[in-house]
Amino acid sequence: MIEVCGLTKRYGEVLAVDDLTFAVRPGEVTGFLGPNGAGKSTTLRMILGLDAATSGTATVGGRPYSAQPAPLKAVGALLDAGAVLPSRTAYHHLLALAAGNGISRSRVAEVLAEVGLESVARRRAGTFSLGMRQRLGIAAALLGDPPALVFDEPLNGLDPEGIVWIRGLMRRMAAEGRAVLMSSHLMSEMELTADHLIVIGRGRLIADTPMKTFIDAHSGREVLVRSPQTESLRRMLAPAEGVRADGADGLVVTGLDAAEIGALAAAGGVELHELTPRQPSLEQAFMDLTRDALEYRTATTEMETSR
Ligand SMILES: Nc1ncnc2c1ncn2[C@@H]1O[C@H](COP(=O)(O)OP(=O)(O)OP(=O)(O)O)[C@@H](O)[C@H]1O
Repeated sequence: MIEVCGLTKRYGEVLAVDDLTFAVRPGEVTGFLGPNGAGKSTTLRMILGLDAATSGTATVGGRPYSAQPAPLKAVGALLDAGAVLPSRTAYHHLLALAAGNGISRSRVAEVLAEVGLESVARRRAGTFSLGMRQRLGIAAALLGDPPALVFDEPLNGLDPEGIVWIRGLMRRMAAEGRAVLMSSHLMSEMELTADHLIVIGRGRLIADTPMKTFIDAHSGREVLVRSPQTESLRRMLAPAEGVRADGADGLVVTGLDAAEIGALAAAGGVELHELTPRQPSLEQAFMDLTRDALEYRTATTEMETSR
């Protein structure tokens, strides 16, 4: 179990992490979400003893990272896939880590096979693609067979096959009873991978809930309706909470379900070509919840979120 209690980090004027408390339970993948600059990496760095907290605590299995006798056996982490000596081979990189943590040589071969790098194990890491370095970082995280895993943006640089592989790996690690904490900006992938979500904004906790509860609570139900008579249809949809255009012949409706829209259209004699309830997505729920917490907003996201 990873536990964060009252964790705070100040960099001069910037309060990067602000009194954060949450737990990452074993047997689940917990997604760690927040807009750019929300404090995710800083939190993960404090859990891994790479940054000192201004106040509060972060522990894994009840101990702070600095008090772990064999850190790689307590928690595996992928923070920065570039953090490998370019002149070292993948095999020697892992062997050096294993030696420092009392981990056997045979385990190095096992994790190389696990991440699919066996055939390039004797190549220098400096020649690796970003995706291969990402896999090497994951091999290092798994080396100590730890009960807790922390991944910061593990999908960076991975091709579609690699992304599906990570999803399977995370799910399997959780099914084996490990506590898995993972940050990613890829919402569609997070939705498929995580059971539970911790969402932060401007360093503060804004949600700590199961995935399904989060999506249900924070995204409005929408129905897409297409008709060659959108203007007449729009008039009939006066009882809806919201109606916005979607292309030339479409309207996206909130506050009415598909049956209600169908009945209104039928009563008004309007022809429909499509009537589709839209599945609420994590992406939409996340955008709705964090709109106020965005530290940096581009003109584009401003336009998109206000549509
Ligand atoms: N070493 C540092 N010195 C000063 N400020 C820092 C330092 N590291 C992070 N910060 C600031 O702390 C805040 C949180 O940054 P952090 O990298 O933790 O966010 P994040 O949620 O990981 O963002 P992203 O999604 O962009 O990676 C930001 O305002 C950042 O500028």
